[in-house]
Amino acid sequence: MTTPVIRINPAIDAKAARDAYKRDGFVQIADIFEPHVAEHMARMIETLTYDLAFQGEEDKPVLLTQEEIRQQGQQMGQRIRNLMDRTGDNYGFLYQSYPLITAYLTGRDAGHPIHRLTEWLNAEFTAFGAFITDEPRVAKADGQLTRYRPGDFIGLHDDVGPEDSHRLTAYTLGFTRRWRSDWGGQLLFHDNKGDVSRGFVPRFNTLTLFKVPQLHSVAVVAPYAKVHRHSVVGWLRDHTP
Ligand SMILES: O=C(O)CCC(=O)C(=O)O
Ligand SMILES: [Fe+2]
Repeated sequence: MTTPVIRINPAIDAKAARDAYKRDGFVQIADIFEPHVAEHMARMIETLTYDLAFQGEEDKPVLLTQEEIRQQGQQMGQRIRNLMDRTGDNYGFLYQSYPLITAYLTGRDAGHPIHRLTEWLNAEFTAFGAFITDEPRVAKADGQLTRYRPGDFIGLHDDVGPEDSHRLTAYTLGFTRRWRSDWGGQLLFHDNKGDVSRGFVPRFNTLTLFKVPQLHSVAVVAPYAKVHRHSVVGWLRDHTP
C-alpha cells in the first residue's frame, strides 16, 4: 500500500474558521483530513513507541525513553509520587510523548513515514495556521505526538513558555477514535473564578487552534477509560530560532 500524501481536506471552509478564530480566540475544525489521510496518520500515532513526559524535580520538563524508565526501576514510582505532590502545590503534567522535531533531527525511527508529518507541519500546516489566525508572524510549528493513558493529565497553565519560546497559537490535531464524556481527558478552559468555561472531549480527525495565553488544562483520564487519548500538539511560532 502506498503512503498517502498528508494534506488538509480541500473541503474545509478556511474563511469560516478564520472568522470564528477572530471572534473567539479559539476554533475547532472537524474532518481536517480526508478519511484515508486521517486513517494513515492515526495508525502511525497509535503504533509508534513513545517516551514518558512529566514535570521534573527542578520544574523542568523531563522526557524518558522506555529504556531509561526500565533503568530507573523502583525509583520511577517515587518520582511519579513526587510529581503528584508538586502538581498539587503548583503545576505538573504526565503523559507519553513522541518529540517530532527531535526525532526528525536525530534520525529516530529513520525512514518512518511519521517524518512526513513533521515536514507537513512546517509547510502546508504552518501556512494554513497563519491564515486562520490572521497572524503573519507565524513561521513554523513545533510538535509532539501525545498519548494519555488512565491517570495522565496536564495541570492548569497558560502555554506561556520560557521567554524565548515565541508561541503565538496552540494547536492540537485530535486522533482519538472513540471517547465517552465521563472518561476525563477533556481540554478544559478555566475562567478567573475557577469555573470551567468550556470543555472539549477528545475527538478524531479534528484540529483545535487557540490563542496563547489562555488558562487551560487536560482533565485527568479516568482509571476506567478504555482507550488512550491520542493527538499531535504544539505551537505555531514566529521565525525566531
Ligand atoms: O492536548 C491538548 O488538548 C492540550 C495540550 C496542552 O495544553 C499542552 O500541551 O500544553
Ligand atoms: Fe497547553
